[in-house]
Amino acid sequence: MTNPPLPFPSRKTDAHKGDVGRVLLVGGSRGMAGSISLSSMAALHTGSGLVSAAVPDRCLETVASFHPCLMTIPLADDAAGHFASAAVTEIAQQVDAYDAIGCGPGMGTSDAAIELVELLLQKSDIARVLDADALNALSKTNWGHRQSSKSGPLILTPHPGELQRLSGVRSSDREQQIKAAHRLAALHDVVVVVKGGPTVVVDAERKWTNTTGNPGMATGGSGDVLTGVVTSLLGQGMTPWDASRLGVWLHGAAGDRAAVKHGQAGMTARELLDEIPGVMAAYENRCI
Ligand SMILES: NC(=O)C1=CN([C@@H]2O[C@H](COP(=O)(O)OP(=O)(O)OC[C@H]3O[C@@H](n4cnc5c(N)ncnc54)[C@H](OP(=O)(O)O)[C@@H]3O)[C@@H](O)[C@H]2O)[C@@H](O)CC1
Ligand SMILES: Nc1ncnc2c1ncn2[C@@H]1O[C@H](COP(=O)(O)OP(=O)(O)O)[C@@H](O)[C@H]1O
Ligand SMILES: [Mg+2]
Repeated sequence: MTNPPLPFPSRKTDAHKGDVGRVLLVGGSRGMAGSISLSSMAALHTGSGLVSAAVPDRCLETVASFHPCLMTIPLADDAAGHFASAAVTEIAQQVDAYDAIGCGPGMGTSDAAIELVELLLQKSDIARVLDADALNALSKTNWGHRQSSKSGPLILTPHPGELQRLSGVRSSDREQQIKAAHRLAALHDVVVVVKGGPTVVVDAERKWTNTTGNPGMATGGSGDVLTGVVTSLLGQGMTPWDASRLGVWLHGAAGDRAAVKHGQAGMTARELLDEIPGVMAAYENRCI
């Protein structure tokens, strides 16, 4: 396996849980409680000291039952089990308490989801990751064509289908998609993780290509795990550029270990998640 592109964050001898990142994952809906649970568990296993999941009220017990170390925040939901508009006011009062926020997996693209994403876009002093339905919600706004802006620390993690919705460039045209990602990165001063085999991380000028990962990761939920990994690294104080590269490398390396143990066809996002600690332990306190 190749070495990580940079060292993992180290902990001071007297570190307490508040020093290593309070992170919040926002998403989920009835029928998609697993997605935000995978993101939240990934954040726990990547080293965040405190992880909370803000989910539609009716999903709370399901999400909470996945991991005893996870805290859950119930938000207002509608009859279909998606966020209702009151959820936006509820979460607005809480977001400032976190070092990093990941949003989108399983969330749907209701009007409330769009409002929630608009709220997070304005929170330029908090490090944020937008994935899945947060990106699909963004595609329903004119964000990709707005005046250029300084977004603060913000990472987008689209798969090619999501990037097509955001940019209009076909998912089959990898080269033009990466150019579109550079354009979005330059317009709003963000980092874009263009997922795939291999994943490419871009900002306005730079491009980094990942060296880990395998087609066994083409299984529902692997991207949700990445959201939690990158959010966790952001919450531990890394810059968006570094958190994206290290997170993508770690996620692929965990996928590679899962494929060795379970085979590419047999592995799921759950096994990928389970391999994250082993990869990190192998590099703990090692100078690269
Ligand atoms: N356990 C759970 O709760 C899970 C919940 N999940 C949640 O489900 C929600 C929907 O998310 P999603 O990604 O499944 O669907 P969507 O956004 O419609 O994208 C698919 C479209 O994009 C296209 N496409 C082209 N290239 C592609 C590529 N390389 N990789 C992927 N797609 C590619 C693709 O083309 P096609 O396959 O038709 O060729 C198709 O048109 C979201 O909230 C997510 O978080 C999932 O995370 C799974 C586990
Ligand atoms: N063939 C592949 N080679 C390497 N990585 C892959 C491959 N297929 C998928 N992946 C990785 O798996 C993840 C899939 O993300 P995504 O499509 O958002 O999944 P989901 O939404 O189901 O969680 C991405 O990180 C992507 O890079
Ligand atoms: Mg996804």
